[in-house]
Amino acid sequence: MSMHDLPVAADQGAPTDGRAGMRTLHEGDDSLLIRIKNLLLSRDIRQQIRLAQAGLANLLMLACVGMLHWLDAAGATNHPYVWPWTLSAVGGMVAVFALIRSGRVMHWRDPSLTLQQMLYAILCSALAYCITGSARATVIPILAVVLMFGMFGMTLRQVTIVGIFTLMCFGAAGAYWMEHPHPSDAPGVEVAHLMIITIMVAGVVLLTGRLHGMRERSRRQKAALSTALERIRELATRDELTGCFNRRAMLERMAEESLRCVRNSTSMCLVLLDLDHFKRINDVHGHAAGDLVLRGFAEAARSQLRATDVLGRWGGEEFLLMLPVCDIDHARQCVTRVLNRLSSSRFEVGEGATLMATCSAGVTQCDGGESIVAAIERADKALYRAKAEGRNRLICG
Ligand SMILES: Nc1nc2c(ncn2[C@@H]2O[C@H](COP(=O)(O)OP(=O)(O)OP(=O)(O)O)[C@@H](O)[C@H]2O)c(=O)[nH]1
Repeated sequence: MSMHDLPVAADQGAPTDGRAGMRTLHEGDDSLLIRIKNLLLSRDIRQQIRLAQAGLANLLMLACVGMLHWLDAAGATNHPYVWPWTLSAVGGMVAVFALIRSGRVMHWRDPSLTLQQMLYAILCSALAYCITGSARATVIPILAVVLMFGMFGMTLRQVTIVGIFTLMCFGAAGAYWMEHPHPSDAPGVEVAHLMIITIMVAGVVLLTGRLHGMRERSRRQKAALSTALERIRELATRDELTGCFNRRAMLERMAEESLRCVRNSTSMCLVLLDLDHFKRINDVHGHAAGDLVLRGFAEAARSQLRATDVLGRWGGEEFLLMLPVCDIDHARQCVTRVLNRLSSSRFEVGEGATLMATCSAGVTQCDGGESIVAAIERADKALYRAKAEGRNRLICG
């Protein structure tokens, strides 16, 4: 039995043979390919992206090497320099690849070494320009591709550095050709080459600036969109006046908690709270004072609750409180605290006047698997009794 035929324990989502929860690997070629890929590009997804980018640059360099050797075979180059150039160009790019793969530059600001790769490729292009004689114009489109490489990954500052470096390298190469013109050069051809290169560099720097502007705009739009989404989510789940959950959000949370109760064999308590004689507050002090009391009630209640307790505005001046993992005795203690806190609060309703408010509560325990609707009905009946028995009290039902 080969190593690939060894049975291994089935992991998450892995296909099993259905007999004993085991599967047999027959991954011969695939696993070899994957191992080679992992060896070259590592298992880290970000490293893979960096190395794929460096690999692409290496392929571009190989294409340049092929072109240079083609020209060399055609007798269009300064022959003695072709192989030293080939070895240093390919060697340099492979060394950069190996450095990234080794992980030694992982802590650098740019572990992809994009700037370094670009500067090296530009230097190699300028040297290739020096040794390709009358065919040197073929290097210019290659330089354009090299410059475009950096437009997406580099900052505007880095692209400017690359642009200046390009002008310096090709300026020196151009000066060399002006000093030692090739016999077949048309008059003024070197100046034309330098003008094209300068226009290219300026174009790349300008386009990078625009790209960065667009990226910045889209980043701002994304941030604005997520703020708007957050606001929409807030509006969809919260009552604007009190900041409590709205009825729909409460129903969702109770359904979730009910499932948790079934799974964990626990129970929760539901409490209906209704402000006493609230209509009178509105009638005597005005609607704004009523709103103030509603907000004050929500604050008072929240101050007495645990972070896991959920308070929702059930409608009008009625609130629903869900106390997860709680029995009726603890619920009674909690609601008593809320009632006491509210009755001891004073609400400033303008012109130095203050008013106080009380509320009544119906408390019930809801065990796992029990209907939420039935539990709320029980709490409602208990609340009705609390009102009937004189208000500012709680009744358990
Ligand atoms: N200010 C204000 N009032 C509201 C709001 N929603 C409902 N109300 C008022 O709340 C009052 C509720 O009155 P009732 O249902 O008669 O109850 P109550 O006066 O509290 O009497 P009991 O519940 O029996 O103690 C009504 O006058 C509603 O207009 C609101 O958002 N703001």
